Amino acid sequence: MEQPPGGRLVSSLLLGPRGCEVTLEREPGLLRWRDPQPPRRGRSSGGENVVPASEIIAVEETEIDKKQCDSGKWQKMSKPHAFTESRPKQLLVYINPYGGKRQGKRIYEQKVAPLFHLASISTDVVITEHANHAKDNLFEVNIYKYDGIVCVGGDGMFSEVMHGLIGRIQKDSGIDQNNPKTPLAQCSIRIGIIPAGSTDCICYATVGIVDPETSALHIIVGDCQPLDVSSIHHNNTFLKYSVSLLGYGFYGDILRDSEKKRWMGPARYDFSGFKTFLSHQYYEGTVSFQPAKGTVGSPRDKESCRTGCRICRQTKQLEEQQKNYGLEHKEVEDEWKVIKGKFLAINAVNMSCACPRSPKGLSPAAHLADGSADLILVRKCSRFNFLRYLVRHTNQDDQFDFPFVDVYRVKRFQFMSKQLEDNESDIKDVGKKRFGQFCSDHPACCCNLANSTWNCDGETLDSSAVEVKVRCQLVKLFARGIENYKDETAYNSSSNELLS
Ligand SMILES: Nc1ncnc2c1ncn2[C@@H]1O[C@H](COP(=O)(O)OP(=O)(O)OP(=O)(O)O)[C@@H](O)[C@H]1O
Ligand SMILES: CCCCCCCCCCCCC/C=C/[C@@H](O)[C@H](CO)NC(C)=O
Ligand SMILES: [Ca+2]
Repeated sequence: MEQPPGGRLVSSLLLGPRGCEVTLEREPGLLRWRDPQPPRRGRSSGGENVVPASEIIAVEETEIDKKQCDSGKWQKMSKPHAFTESRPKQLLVYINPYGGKRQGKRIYEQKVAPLFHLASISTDVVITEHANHAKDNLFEVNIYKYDGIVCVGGDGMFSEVMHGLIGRIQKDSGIDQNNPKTPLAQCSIRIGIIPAGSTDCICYATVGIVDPETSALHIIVGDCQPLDVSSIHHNNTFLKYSVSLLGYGFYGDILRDSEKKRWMGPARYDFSGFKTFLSHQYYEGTVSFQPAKGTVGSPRDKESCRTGCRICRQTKQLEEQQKNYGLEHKEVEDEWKVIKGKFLAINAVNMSCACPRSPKGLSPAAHLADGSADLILVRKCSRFNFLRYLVRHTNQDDQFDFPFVDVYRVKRFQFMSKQLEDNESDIKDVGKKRFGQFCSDHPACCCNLANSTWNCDGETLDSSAVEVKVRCQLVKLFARGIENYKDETAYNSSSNELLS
């Protein structure tokens, strides 16, 4: 390449039989070329292609290059993957062969491994043999020799890997996860998700598409997206972590029913969803929460969390300022709001929970990394109204614009079912203890109000009474959040079109 003044390298690029001029600008590091024969229709970029150098996967020398290299004009790159410092070189990969449509192994071998090879990334691959294999393994291996952990599977598989990684880091840092007030050590080793599950909500909500190659490219270029994690406790005992949906009532019941139908694959959620909708079961209990004061946004905002999100950045800055002034424990004294009621669903989401079934998600304005969760309370209403609410998960209408739906942005919350409250406060009432809690609307009808189950990122929780605390940016993903369309057209490339 020749180097004219102004930090621009100019050369010729062969695209099949045709040649064109290609330039590499040092600042801001852009590779540009014009199609020798631009398509007549399509995007109005005038045939110009622009790719940030940070998104080039690999450079390979051709025979023509070799001659120039020998003549001393070219310097061979010693590390062909070394475009930016943040790119991973060594990854630990866990594949769930039974997730989703049981395609995890094929997806990895055919779509992902060739890209990792092209980018000179070396991998250690573990095909899991049972549930919790990946989680347990993360407590045994030397995780510190890897630049990232990749999971091939669905939300449940991601959850397993995340539990392994967070648990291992806390263990190595001597931190007890049981106390919800204890600060946790952040995980600097990034997690990559290759989607091969049934819902793949975490991948969709952090990348904007469920596509294994796009996710592989985000890993290769070393993208980094911090993610809030909720820790869930009961009586000062740690239960689980959650990053997407922590749902009681409707989503808990769907999960409980669908777990028995795993053989149906992803269709189990539709079947159990329909059955749960018809059952129209509501649950009584008390929700208490501390509203998120330090965050800049609100769940009713029209703006969604996107790549480089301003709200996530500002909230993190605010948190760091508070730490510097020694105010990080102030929230312990913040007021609690208490709501008693009959609920069809109690959903706490750390992110929008957008997925192919619900492209806006359960809370369209929730943020990936703002240190807060959106707590959605759907009170007892008619079946017809609940259906209207569910349908709004799939269209552009505001799903919070119903008198029976309330949404709050929170940092901490607690839930206790009425059954448990009564058992705790009324242990002398022998009749209740012996026969269980009856429906309070119809004391004589014997419709037993059993507890629901919590759906924690697609896994069930053992306790219905929970205490939840959001941990701001506890983990990091190989992702960049959902990109705005206008940013994509500026480069005339989506992640899918990264160059090789
Ligand atoms: N080899 C295995 N055999 C059985 N279960 C496994 C194995 N490996 C992982 N698992 C478990 O399978 C569960 C579900 O996997 P996964 O999330 O990949 O698929 P899914 O449930 O179909 O998708 P989604 O979570 O997106 O709805 C995980 O919780 C994981 O613990
Ligand atoms: C009559 C139309 C009704 C359509 C209702 C569509 C609503 C779909 C919303 C799905 C949200 C999923 C949130 C994510 C949950 C995951 O954590 C979990 C594990 O993968 N998946 C499920 C289904 O529980
Ligand atoms: Ca959040």
